[in-house]
Amino acid sequence: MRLRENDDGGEKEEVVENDVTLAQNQWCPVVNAGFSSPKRLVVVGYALTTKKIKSFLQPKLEGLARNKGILFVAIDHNRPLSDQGPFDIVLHKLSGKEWRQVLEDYRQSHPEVTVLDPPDAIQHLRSRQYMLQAVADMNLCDSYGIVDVPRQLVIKREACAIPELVNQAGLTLPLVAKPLVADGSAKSHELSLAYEKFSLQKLEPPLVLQEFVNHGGVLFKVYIVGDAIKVVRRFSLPDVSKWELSKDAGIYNFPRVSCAAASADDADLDPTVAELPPRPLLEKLAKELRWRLGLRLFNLDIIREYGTRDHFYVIDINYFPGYGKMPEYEHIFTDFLLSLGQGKYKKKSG
Ligand SMILES: O=P(O)(O)O[C@@H]1[C@@H](OP(=O)(O)O)[C@H](OP(=O)(O)O)[C@H](O)[C@H](OP(=O)(O)O)[C@H]1OP(=O)(O)O
Ligand SMILES: Nc1ncnc2c1ncn2[C@@H]1O[C@H](COP(=O)(O)OP(=O)(O)O)[C@@H](O)[C@H]1O
Ligand SMILES: [Mg+2]
Ligand SMILES: [Mg+2]
Repeated sequence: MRLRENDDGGEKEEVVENDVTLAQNQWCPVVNAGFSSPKRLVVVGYALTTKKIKSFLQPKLEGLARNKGILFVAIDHNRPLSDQGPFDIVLHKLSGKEWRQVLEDYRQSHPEVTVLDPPDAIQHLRSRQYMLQAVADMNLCDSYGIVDVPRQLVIKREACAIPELVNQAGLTLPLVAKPLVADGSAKSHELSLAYEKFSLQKLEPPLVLQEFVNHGGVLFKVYIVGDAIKVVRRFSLPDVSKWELSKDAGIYNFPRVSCAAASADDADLDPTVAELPPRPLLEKLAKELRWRLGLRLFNLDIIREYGTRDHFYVIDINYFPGYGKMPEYEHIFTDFLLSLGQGKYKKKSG
């Protein structure tokens, strides 16, 4: 194992190395409804951090995958990617310009391999300035509800200009300040809630100032794996009352809210707050975003504006999120990988 520095120099992440070379077109006996029939293996090369391997590649997933004829193989960063495999699918979540280039070159030279997902498409989610643009462009509004994004302002430099810029943009307090870059570092998850605009001068740009939307303290995590969608409830930041807003002049820092937040699925909640967003609305949103973002593995943080039944806001989009917390992810993910692998095989032989 060794450490690899990411784009911004500071953060380091662990890269797991393994030395596995596969024979061409491996076949394996797959146990299927009591019969043992030879099927071609779907080989998935993975390049993930140690943290991600632990949370995602759990024994249950690997076991189920093996039964379905899917083999996970760690990518060795000391050897050219083209010398490894052959892979049907490359699953990855590592940062760094160098790694992105390796993947891009590999995609060009191996169009037969599905790279989940394309580095350029992932890169788009790295900036909170552009992350929600696709949702805003969709203007989704139908009989099931409205899907919006909060109004926001990008501050690239000079924190002292913030009060004036907030005035000009006509943003309403309170505001959530989020680091502009969402690169997975601990710092990129350090957010602040400001009750008045002058306190924002203390923060360090580049950042995004986003209107805080009261939502009853519950957030919906919408996990997407190809065509599959799963929604879970999480506790979120509490609402801010007008009284609090008029009394409080401070700014509050909160590190990594959603990760630390407990599941709210079994909590005794106000039903108007807890009701999941309508399935048809989520289906439409997910389908359109898969296409607009060019991604198949992501999740959305969605909130419902307090006091409304059907006014939703997307506040965050994450590439290859913590699927280990998604119910039944083992089945959903293996079915997805299988459909990709078999689809490719069918195309070749058809
Ligand atoms: O650590 P986990 O398992 O909670 O997953 C994180 C996600 O949590 P979630 O599934 O949304 O609750 C997390 O989602 P949030 O941004 O916290 O909403 C991110 O996707 C995070 O990746 P990164 O740090 O932004 O690169 C994810 O971190 P990585 O596992 O990709 O490092
Ligand atoms: N505009 C907003 N209105 C209300 N709550 C918000 C808003 N933006 C963020 N939050 C709260 O802050 C948390 C973290 O913000 P998010 O944008 O998801 O950052 P991260 O990428 O670190 O998860 C959310 O899960 C939610 O609880
Ligand atoms: Mg989030
Ligand atoms: Mg995020």
